[in-house]
Amino acid sequence: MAKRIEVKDLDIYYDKFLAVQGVSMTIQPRSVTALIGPSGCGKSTFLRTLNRMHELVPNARVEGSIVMDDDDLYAPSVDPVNVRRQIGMVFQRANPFPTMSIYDNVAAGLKLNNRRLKKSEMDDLVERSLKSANLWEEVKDRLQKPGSGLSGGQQQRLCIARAVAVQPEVLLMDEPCSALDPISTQAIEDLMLELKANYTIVIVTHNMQQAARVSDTTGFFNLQGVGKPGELVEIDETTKIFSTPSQKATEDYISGRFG
Ligand SMILES: Nc1ncnc2c1ncn2[C@@H]1O[C@H](COP(=O)(O)OP(=O)(O)OP(=O)(O)O)[C@@H](O)[C@H]1O
Repeated sequence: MAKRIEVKDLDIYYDKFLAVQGVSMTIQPRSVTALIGPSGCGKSTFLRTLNRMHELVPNARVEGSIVMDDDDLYAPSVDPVNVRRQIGMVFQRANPFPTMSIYDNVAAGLKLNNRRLKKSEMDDLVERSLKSANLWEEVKDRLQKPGSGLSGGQQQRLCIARAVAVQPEVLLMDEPCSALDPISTQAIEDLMLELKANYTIVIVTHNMQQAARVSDTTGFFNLQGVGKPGELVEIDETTKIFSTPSQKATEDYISGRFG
């Protein structure tokens, strides 16, 4: 578990539109990497290339390479479905399967991956996943109730439990707290700090305080200009980015002068 990702010279297209250009970065295991930057600069697009979800958009493609430990994620022999199993994703809006029970929501990922488990094994795994998402105590007496009956923050933790259940190596989170109140946000942030002991975590966030609180490394994306592609301006230790960034554009952004 917890793998290192090496991105090299990545260009990301939607059909003929070059959305993001020339990204190179190393994402360290057992750490949280935050991606920040103004709207439309390609943070979410970049995030989705890390588990090959970008290709689900018709005619979307990448050039360049993404290697996880020694595996080239874009090698012709690689099945994108398998990449998505190893690199889980949590979205902005919690999206539990609405008619499914809490239990089945967590078990769903495993069933989709065709893992056949005995009932007792499945029970154990559901419990472990809910525990690692800090949700077990709140739901253990109502596992058969619908997931949609939980609060927004609980639903987001349910989605994290579902992502964790398939034992991925990496967790991608696209603004996981943007629809949550401050208390639920804090629960998710605490959870990220716990999960990074076992996972590589990459989070897109608009909230710079959040990036400063939860991440070890921060990457700042920006547009190269109006109508131009997005780019990675710099990536460094979070404390450095928020105190003495090396690029003026980063300093302007974090000090609120634009974006
Ligand atoms: N499905 C799509 N088809 C075509 N273009 C897209 C698609 N999704 C995003 N784009 C374009 O790619 C660029 C980057 O968008 P993206 O959503 O990745 O930016 P972002 O930095 O995550 O923005 P935000 O912070 O507002 O979520 C934008 O110009 C956007 O319009």
